[in-house]
Amino acid sequence: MTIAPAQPRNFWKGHGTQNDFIIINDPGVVLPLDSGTVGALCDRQRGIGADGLLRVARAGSLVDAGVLTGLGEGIAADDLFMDYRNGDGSIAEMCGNGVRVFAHFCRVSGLTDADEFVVGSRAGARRVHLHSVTQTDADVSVAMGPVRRGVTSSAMIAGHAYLGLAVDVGNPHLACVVPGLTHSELAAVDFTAGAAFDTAVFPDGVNVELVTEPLDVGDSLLASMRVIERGVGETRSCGTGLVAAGSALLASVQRDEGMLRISVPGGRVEVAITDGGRSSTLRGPSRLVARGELFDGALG
Ligand SMILES: N[C@@H](CCC[C@H](N)C(=O)O)C(=O)O
Repeated sequence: MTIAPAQPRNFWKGHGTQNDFIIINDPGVVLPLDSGTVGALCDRQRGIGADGLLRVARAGSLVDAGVLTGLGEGIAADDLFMDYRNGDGSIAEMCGNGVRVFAHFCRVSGLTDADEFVVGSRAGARRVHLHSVTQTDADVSVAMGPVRRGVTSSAMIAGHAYLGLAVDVGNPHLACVVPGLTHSELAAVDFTAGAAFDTAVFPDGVNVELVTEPLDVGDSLLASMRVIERGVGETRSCGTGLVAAGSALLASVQRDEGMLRISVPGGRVEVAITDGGRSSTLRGPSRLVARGELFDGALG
């Protein structure tokens, strides 16, 4: 790949609970984000290395460039839009950890001076609120929208079938709350071969979460989760997956709404599912760790 001088060269790197992203501000929407380029940039041997890539541009500019076919509900042309790509170069509708890192980047790089604003995504408008922010660290809440429960389905992981609930958070999930699974048993499950799932239920692929049973501590439910992401493999956290897991955890105790604190290998977040699942909030950290420059011909 050649980065021509007219194209953006600067990138930032950040993560949300160790789900890590390359961030590229591309206001003119000139960077060729074909899957080969994104895959090379996210590759941990050949490239910078990341679970995904966040292109930053105004929604209207992405429409003008033909990257988006329309603005999407609740999104204005001037809104900042998270053009999200998985590490394999595929496009996903939404990324819950990514949107916190995206908001943090927009705030510290001066693209906005607001602590509350709308971020556009392919799943729709997502309002973000930065509770605290420094150059490197932020504490961010995201209104994640409705959480839609679907059918029961199963996934095979390391030769074992796990039963779960299909949950749509703008992107597809199969959240498997596993009766009796301890935190250390969850940590020991071999995720290296990925998950096999029912393609009739998930024709566009799915993110699969394994979750321990909830522990009710009064004000919230506690649990642990691991995830195999569509388009990436195992990641150390998945924000949309945490909201999907929250819904499945509540379903496992016959509830439609509530507060949850869920641990993942990369940290812990808070999830609130409200109004019977018609709205949800994800709160967690963002950390920006580096910025750098792409060299001509360095990738590929
Ligand atoms: N890591 C993300 C989810 C990214 C998209 C996902 N892999 C998909 O293809 O749906 C998150 O934090 O939500």
